[in-house]
Amino acid sequence: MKTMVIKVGGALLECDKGMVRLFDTLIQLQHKGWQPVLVHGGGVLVEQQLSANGMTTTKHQGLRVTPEEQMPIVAGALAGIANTKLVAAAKQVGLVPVGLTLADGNLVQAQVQDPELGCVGQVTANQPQLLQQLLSLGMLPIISSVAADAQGQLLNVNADQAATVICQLLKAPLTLLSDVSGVLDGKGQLIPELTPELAQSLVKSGVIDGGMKVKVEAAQAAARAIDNRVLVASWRYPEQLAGLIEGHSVGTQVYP
Ligand SMILES: Nc1ncnc2c1ncn2[C@@H]1O[C@H](COP(=O)(O)OP(=O)(O)O)[C@@H](O)[C@H]1O
Ligand SMILES: CC(=O)N[C@@H](CCC(=O)OP(=O)(O)O)C(=O)O
Repeated sequence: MKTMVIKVGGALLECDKGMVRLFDTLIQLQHKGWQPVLVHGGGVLVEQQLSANGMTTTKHQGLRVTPEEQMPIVAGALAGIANTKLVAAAKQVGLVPVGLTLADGNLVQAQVQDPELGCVGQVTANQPQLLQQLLSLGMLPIISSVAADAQGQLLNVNADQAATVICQLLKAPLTLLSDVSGVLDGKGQLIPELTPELAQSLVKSGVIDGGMKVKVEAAQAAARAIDNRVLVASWRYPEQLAGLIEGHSVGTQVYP
C-alpha cells in the first residue's frame, strides 16, 4: 500500500458538496490501493470563533498572530469544530476516520516559532508509528494543525506547514487542496509547473503572497524532503479531484 498526504484548506468546511466530493475521492483512492492521510486547516472558522468571542486577529506574512489568551478559541475551532465536522462527514460516507492533532502520538516536536507571533508553532517530524498503525487498520487519520510544545503549551501551526511535516514523517507524496485551482500568475492564469526560480521571482514581485506564499514555501520544503513534486490544486473542481485519482496532471506541480 502507498500512503498519500492530502491537505484541505478551511474554506472546504463551508461547502457540504465539496466535503462529500472530497471523501468520495478518498474512498476511490483507497480502492486504488492508496492509504490517504488528511490534514486540514480552518482559518475561516478561527476568524469566526475569535470574532464571536469579541476578539480581533491579524496575520503576519500569512501566519496568524496568536496571543496566548486566544489559543483556547483557536484550538477549539481547529481541533474541535473543524476536526469533528470532517470526522463526522467521513464517517457518513463509510470511511473509518480517526480525529487527531499534531500533539498526538509523538508525531511531531513543536516549539514557538517567533515570540512576536505568540503561540504560533513550528514543527519537525518525530514518530510515524501511530499513523502507520491506523493506516494498517484501514483507518483514515484526520489531523488538525494544533500542536503542543515540551512545556505543555498548545500552539497554532499553519496547516500547510502541518501537512509538510506529516509528508516528511511518512515520506509520502503530498497534495495541497485549496479554494483556488493552483498557483496563479499575474494574469490569474494557472501555472502548471512552478520551479524554485519562478516561485522566487513571483514572490518577489508580490504575485504570490499571503496564504499562497506560505503554501508554496511549505510545498517546496516537502518537495525537497521527498525529492518529488508536490501538487497544489483545488477541492472545488471535480475534474481536479478526478485527476488526482487517475494520476493526471492537474493544478500546479511545485518542484523541489
Ligand atoms: N499567486 C497566487 N495564486 C493563487 N492564490 C493566491 C496567489 N497569491 C495569493 N493568493 C491567495 O492565497 C489564497 C490561498 O491561500 P489560503 O487562503 O491560505 O488557502 P487555504 O486556506 O486553502 O490553505 C487564495 O485564495 C488567494 O486569495
Ligand atoms: C499560524 C496559523 O496561521 N495558523 C492557521 C491554522 C489554520 C490554517 O492554516 O487554515 P487554512 O489552511 O484554512 O488557511 C490559522 O490560524 O489560520
